[in-house]
Amino acid sequence: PLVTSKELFTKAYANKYAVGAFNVNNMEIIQGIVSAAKTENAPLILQVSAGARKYASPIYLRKLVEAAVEDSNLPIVLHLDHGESFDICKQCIDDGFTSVMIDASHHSFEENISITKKVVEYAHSKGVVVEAELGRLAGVEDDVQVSEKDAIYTNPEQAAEFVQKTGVDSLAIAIGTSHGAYKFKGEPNLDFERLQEIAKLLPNFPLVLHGASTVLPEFLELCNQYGGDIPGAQGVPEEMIRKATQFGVCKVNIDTDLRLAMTAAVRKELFADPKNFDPRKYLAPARTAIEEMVRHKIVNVLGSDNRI
Ligand SMILES: O=C(COP(=O)(O)O)N(O)CCCCOP(=O)(O)O
Ligand SMILES: [Ca+2]
Ligand code: NA
Ligand SMILES: [Zn+2]
Repeated sequence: PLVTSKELFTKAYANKYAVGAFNVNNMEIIQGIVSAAKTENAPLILQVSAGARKYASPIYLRKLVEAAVEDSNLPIVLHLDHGESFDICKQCIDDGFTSVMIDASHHSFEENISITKKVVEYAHSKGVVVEAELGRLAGVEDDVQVSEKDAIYTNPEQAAEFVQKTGVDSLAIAIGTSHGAYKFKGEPNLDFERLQEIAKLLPNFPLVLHGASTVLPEFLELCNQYGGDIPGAQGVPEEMIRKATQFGVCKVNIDTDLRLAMTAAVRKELFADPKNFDPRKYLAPARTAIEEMVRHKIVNVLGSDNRI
């Protein structure tokens, strides 16, 4: 069934695992993710960004997720990723989303509180949960000065005040991750002291990690082997994601690793059979690559297998 993340996070927190939040943009991506979760008996968050709404149109995404729920019988959360305004959050809530993110982290602390509070009031009146963000995801050099870190990473005391004042259900934090395939210039590192401080001030409160893709080498190499040009890409090592799930992180956002898996499979297939022009011949392997990658994440990184 379509569910909110409330119970999923309560269970995840208590058992120190995280629920995968995978971005969806088309049928094959959804099918790959859902078949992986079905095989591993894992709860699932399917999340839709503004870009996905533009690409596929809201109704197609909604109906595809409805099909996934009906076909798989899994507990699935339909979540708006990086909602940019109260209006888009309201629109999605009215369209049947069970969870929304309001990302007002680029506003002032006070402004972020007031916008988030407004979304929480409306969402809770409809039985929908809310994720907000405090701090800024940024492409981080490993030599970021402490002062700069404090300027963009989540401040633990502010996080506690933010949650108390907004009533938000989960909080996306900034501890060194960033979106995309180029997350670190030097050695990858996350501010685990900061994470532990936040978790200490917000006991039993679900934290969310954005920018959590690893940029798996196997897919990066395949992409570059078959015509791709993605040099120097680097993500978060999987053991760091596993470690984060031990300190209150209950939701892990993954999009880039899906993109790389799909692109690698399509590139390889197009190279392998120059005579083929049936899209099913390169989209089916792409779907399988996604399925296998998501199974790996569920079992080896998130620990959300057999948690239904
Ligand atoms: O935290 C993440 C994903 O992090 P990742 O890049 O490490 O996978 N996300 O929230 C996914 C963001 C996707 C937005 O992209 P479009 O607007 O182009 O759809
Ligand atoms: Ca933000
Ligand atoms: Na989100
Ligand atoms: Zn994000």
